Amino acid sequence: MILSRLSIINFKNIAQADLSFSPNINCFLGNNGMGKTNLLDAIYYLSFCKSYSHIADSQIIRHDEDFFMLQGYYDNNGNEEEVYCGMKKRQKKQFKRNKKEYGRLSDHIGFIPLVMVSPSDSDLILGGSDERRRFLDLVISQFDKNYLDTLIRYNKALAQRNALLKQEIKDAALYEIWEEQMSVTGEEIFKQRKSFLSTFIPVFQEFYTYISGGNESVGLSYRSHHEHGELFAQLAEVRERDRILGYTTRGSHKDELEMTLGEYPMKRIGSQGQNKTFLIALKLAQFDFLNRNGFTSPILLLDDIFDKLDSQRMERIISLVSEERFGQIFITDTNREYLDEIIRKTGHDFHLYQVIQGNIESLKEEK
Ligand SMILES: Nc1ncnc2c1ncn2[C@@H]1O[C@H](COP(=O)(O)OP(=O)(O)OP(=O)(O)O)[C@@H](O)[C@H]1O
Repeated sequence: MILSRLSIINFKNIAQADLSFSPNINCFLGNNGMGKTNLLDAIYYLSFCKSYSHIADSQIIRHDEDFFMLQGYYDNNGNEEEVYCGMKKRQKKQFKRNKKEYGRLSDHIGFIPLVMVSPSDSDLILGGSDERRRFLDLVISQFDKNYLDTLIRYNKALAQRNALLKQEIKDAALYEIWEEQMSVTGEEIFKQRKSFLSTFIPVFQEFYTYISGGNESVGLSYRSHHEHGELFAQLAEVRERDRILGYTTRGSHKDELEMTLGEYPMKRIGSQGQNKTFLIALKLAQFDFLNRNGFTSPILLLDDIFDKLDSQRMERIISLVSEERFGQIFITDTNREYLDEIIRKTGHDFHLYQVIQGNIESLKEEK
């Protein structure tokens, strides 16, 4: 999938922009706080119907304005696709594909596959287990629509069970209705996460080894209560304790993805550069997975990824992502000379833009 053109009005600090892009590498350069990440976020928004920064839609509208609008034109193997999103203050947003409004936004997710690597992703390694589950869910739901539905059903049943626990209800039959649903949907989620990780982990390790120059060994392992038998029986067993705690302590919502460097937890011993390499390898493996399972190559957004990386790792990443299989790429950076130099070495076409106070100006295309 190639984003050929993008129009933006009042999206964060970008008042207005009409841009056309290279099908290969697009670089956005500018000082801190100029709007480079905001531009990538606009591209992200058209894929996921929400901002990467997890902020409310109302905060996206440019200060002192009443609406925002995004319009992207994509080349989908020769067919043009138009994706539109508009929202007025205090009104519901409109999301359309080829001028037809979506009934459910979840129907759009996966249509424009996209992978973003951003500094805020460090939470994936350093944050709580919910961050890692969110990552798994995002990747799997991009290629499997049923997964998202199963997850929604699981979360509804979990919310119902938690409501019973909070009200200190004792009637076992009432719990069993939701526990049965959690068990069935949870088992499905477990199988999907496990199957996804069995193909994902070796690819992730291969990318890490390549970027780090082969000197470090990293691991990922999946832990779930589902490994210990049927969730239905486990939930009955812990019901009394959960009632005292007021929440559900067993199930897919407690799954963990353990990350290691050598024999130790990554989050405790990884240096900033190693954490960044780990993150980039995870995201490139995500890209590879979507590429193998989807119909069209995902768009890759690399936001400020070179900070804290030595020049060897930086060059290996650029040479990796400029391979044919990585399709269209959007990169932001603050240092023009350095990035320019490395990209030029790859011999691929690239397009440069300068971002100043929310204004995006195209510099000349280069080869
Ligand atoms: N709704 C909004 N209206 C106007 N400006 C906004 C809005 N939301 C964010 N901004 C502004 O956007 C700017 C941040 O832009 P962005 O994060 O894209 O910077 P950047 O170029 O990626 O910088 P860095 O190199 O530091 O990462 C800030 O100045 C912030 O005040």
